[in-house]
Amino acid sequence: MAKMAASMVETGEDAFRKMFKRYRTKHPPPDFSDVLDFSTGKQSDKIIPVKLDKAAVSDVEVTRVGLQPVRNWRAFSLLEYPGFVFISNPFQPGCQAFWVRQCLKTYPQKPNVCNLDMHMSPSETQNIWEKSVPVLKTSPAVKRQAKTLVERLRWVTLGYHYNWDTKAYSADHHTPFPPELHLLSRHIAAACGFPKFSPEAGILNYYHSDSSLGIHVDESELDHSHPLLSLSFGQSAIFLLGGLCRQDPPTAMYMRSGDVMVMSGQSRLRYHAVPRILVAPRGQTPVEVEGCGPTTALQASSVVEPLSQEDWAVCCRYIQSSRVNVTLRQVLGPGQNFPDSTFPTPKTPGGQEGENHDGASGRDKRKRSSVETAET
Ligand SMILES: O=C(O)CCC(=O)C(=O)O
Ligand SMILES: [Fe+2]
Repeated sequence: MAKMAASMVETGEDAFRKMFKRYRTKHPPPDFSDVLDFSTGKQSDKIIPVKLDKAAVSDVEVTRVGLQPVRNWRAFSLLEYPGFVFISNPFQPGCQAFWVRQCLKTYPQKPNVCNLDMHMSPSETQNIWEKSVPVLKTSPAVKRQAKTLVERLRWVTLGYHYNWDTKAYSADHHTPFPPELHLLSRHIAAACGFPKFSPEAGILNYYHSDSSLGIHVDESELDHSHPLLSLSFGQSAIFLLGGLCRQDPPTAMYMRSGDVMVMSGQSRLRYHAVPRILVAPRGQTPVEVEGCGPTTALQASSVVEPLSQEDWAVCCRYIQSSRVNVTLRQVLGPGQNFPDSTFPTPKTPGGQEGENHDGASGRDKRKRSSVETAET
């Protein structure tokens, strides 16, 4: 009886919040049978195929960034969600490892900004990777008290650095955007019909087994005509995609390693959340199974490089229980500048409102971290 009630689509003010709590509940585990799974091709009358622009990016170009030729991508949308595109892992076998390493080793480095910078000195947050590796290389059987800096990462910002306090980007807090990530996202966007997309800001969210991301809309970018791209690596998650109103009931879907999501057009400002990370039994991570080398030979001009044994071992260890999500955002419209005051003006009523898994403070109201973790 209780199960039946839980699987019914609810409407009304609390529909999203209830669904969030439902998927977050550990005991008893929720019924996952309503969660859409784009990877299996399991039929659902909600899922519709999407036609990509196969000529927008050549095979050579996509291969350089570790993607399969666009004609091989499996892209979908959802009925009544125009502008939403889900691409089921378009990466070449063996190439996700490179992007995982970038997220763990390269992007947390200065001049990028991370959550640790909020309460640690610049010298303490230098060489996060190098300081963590000796500990992460030790046997998992060795019990240790303190988490390494890599394990304490919650977010990293790139390009125009998102300010979690003002909820704004500003002209004076900008560092160069990683060129290889720029290229990867430009190719994905072009295949989805956005040849002019040029990411100017990136937010990396690091999730552990108990982490969640509250209900929110990404509306701090000044121009919403550009798509928002999302790339996921490591453990799977339940992603909830709602409507343009906070109370619209969401659709639940699995987001697995390598999956790419595009929120554009009428879906650019939809509410969304990540209530749960699904940690696979040890040894089952697809990225681990694939290994760290592309199955086809790398071109001389490839931006994807094979990983050293040590980097691969540490990345594997990390993603055995964690997930990294990268969102890519174009902040400004053509010829647009930041307004003099960087303080945002509320746009949609309640538009910035969110909630963490306790239903308490909003995601964008959190000062130090976008991802809420129940762990200590
Ligand atoms: O982790 C995810 O899948 C979503 C991330 C997100 O919504 C965000 O960073 O704004
Ligand atoms: Fe978001």
